[in-house]
Amino acid sequence: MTRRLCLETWQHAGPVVLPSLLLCDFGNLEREVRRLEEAGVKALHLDVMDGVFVPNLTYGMPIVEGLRRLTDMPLDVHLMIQRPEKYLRQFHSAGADVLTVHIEAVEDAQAILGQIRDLDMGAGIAINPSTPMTRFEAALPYADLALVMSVEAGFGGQSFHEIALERMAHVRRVAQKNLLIEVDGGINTKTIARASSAGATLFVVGSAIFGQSDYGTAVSELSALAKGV
Ligand SMILES: O=C(CO)[C@H](O)[C@H](O)COP(=O)(O)O
Repeated sequence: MTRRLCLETWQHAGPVVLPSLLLCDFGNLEREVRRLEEAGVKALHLDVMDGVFVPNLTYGMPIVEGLRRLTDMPLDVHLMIQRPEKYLRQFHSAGADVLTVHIEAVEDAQAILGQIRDLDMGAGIAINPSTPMTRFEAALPYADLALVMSVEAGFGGQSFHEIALERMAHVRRVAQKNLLIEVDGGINTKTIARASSAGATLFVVGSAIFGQSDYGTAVSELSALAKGV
């Protein structure tokens, strides 16, 4: 999907629930993708961790590439790695539609976001709850998506940090109108409505989907709460 098409779809789609595959069954990846499609999911969130930027290690391009062959859904790739600028082209070739880098991991955010856009991917910038907002805010004009982390990046199953709510509301006030706001960490039936009211339209969800036996019910409930239904 082209960058423009992917971003325009999300800008007009209303709330989008993106399952974080961090907590899926990697022994049955194709089955997991089919279950998510049947559950009405429209995009996937992929957590790439290097064991250096975060104290956890997951997967890289081969899994992104494998997922690209399994589905046409947009792949929203969240790089929790040092020196992400070294790998942008490879993630593009693997099939990423949106690539998000952490403000804590980059020196020149404007340049990297520009390189991601030049590769025809949506460009995202992420921030951890403990990081001051100054550099993140300065990078927003060059981004398509602001990923406000509501847990410190690294592990699924953590509790939602309330600071994300005021941060998203602030981003909504100061940033360009078409900037997408995504929230990630501790999103579940208790937190998603407040995250939506604060300005998020993209909701990354791990345990509140993969911890449930019926993905369809989990996704419908979360989507309804995000819509304020
Ligand atoms: O990026 C992440 C952690 O770094 C995960 O996407 C996130 O934590 C999702 O899991 P959960 O919904 O269980 O919090």
